Amino acid sequence: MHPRITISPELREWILATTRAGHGVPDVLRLMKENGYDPRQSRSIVAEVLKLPLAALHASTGKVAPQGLRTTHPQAPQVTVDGHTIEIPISVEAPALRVLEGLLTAQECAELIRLAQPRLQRALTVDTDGRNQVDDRRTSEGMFFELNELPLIGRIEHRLASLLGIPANHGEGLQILHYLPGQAYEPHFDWFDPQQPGFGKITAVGGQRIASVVMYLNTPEQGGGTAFPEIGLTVTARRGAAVYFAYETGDPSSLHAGLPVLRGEKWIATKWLRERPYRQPKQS
Ligand SMILES: O=C(O)CCC(=O)C(=O)O
Ligand SMILES: [Fe+2]
Repeated sequence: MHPRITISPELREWILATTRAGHGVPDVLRLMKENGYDPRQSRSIVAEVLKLPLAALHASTGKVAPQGLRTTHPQAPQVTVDGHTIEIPISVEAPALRVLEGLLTAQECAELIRLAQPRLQRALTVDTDGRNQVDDRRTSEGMFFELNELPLIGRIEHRLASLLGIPANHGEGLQILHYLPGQAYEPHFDWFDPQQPGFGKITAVGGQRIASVVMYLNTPEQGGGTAFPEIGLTVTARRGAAVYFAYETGDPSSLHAGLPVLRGEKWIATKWLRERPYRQPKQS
């Protein structure tokens, strides 16, 4: 499948002209970075324009494949774990992605929201100016549970571990996010870019992220799906369902976004998985 990336005619022409003039891919990527492009997106763009396999670009940029465990992608039509049956109505191969229906019960969703709510509100008071900036929003309306913090959290983590064939201690603490109308999560990758200066520090414990599970704790009245723009897929946010996707060596097709909530609100729980056991650093 060809990724659908929007590339302006000017950028396309510049990439072609630059390579025609004898510059290699690393030069093009460096120049794009200097001009403010996200290196991960630049690789997708250059691969698309030059009709190169992305793997070739990863090799040419010296990207090192993360070492460690990989998740097992659950297989359709359904998987039963811990006596709990999860339906898989949609599977995608690139990126490796599954829609998981009935991952959480309605009761578990309600309980997660109830437990998270007081901790979120404390954070929300900081954000009194009502600005809808993505970065602000992400910290002001989010909270983390510690790994296995409560029996409910431990049970969900065990279910995910069994479903994906990876020990629960490879997971970061469950993150809860709350979106209000108009709020969204801009397109991003969950994996860490090895070319970022902070990469070594972020991955010192647990290594690279290899997969994510975004669990919907309610059904927004309108909007709020999770979009995968490179493959033209939007997963509907529905209570108890989830989207699992894996990106292993940094798959650019895993680009995704939380679409704006148009009516109602949206609650999600996100689990990020690491290639090695992860211990959440104490938050000061
Ligand atoms: O809100 C969504 O649908 C996506 C959330 C997400 O991408 C994340 O938590 O990493
Ligand atoms: Fe994400």
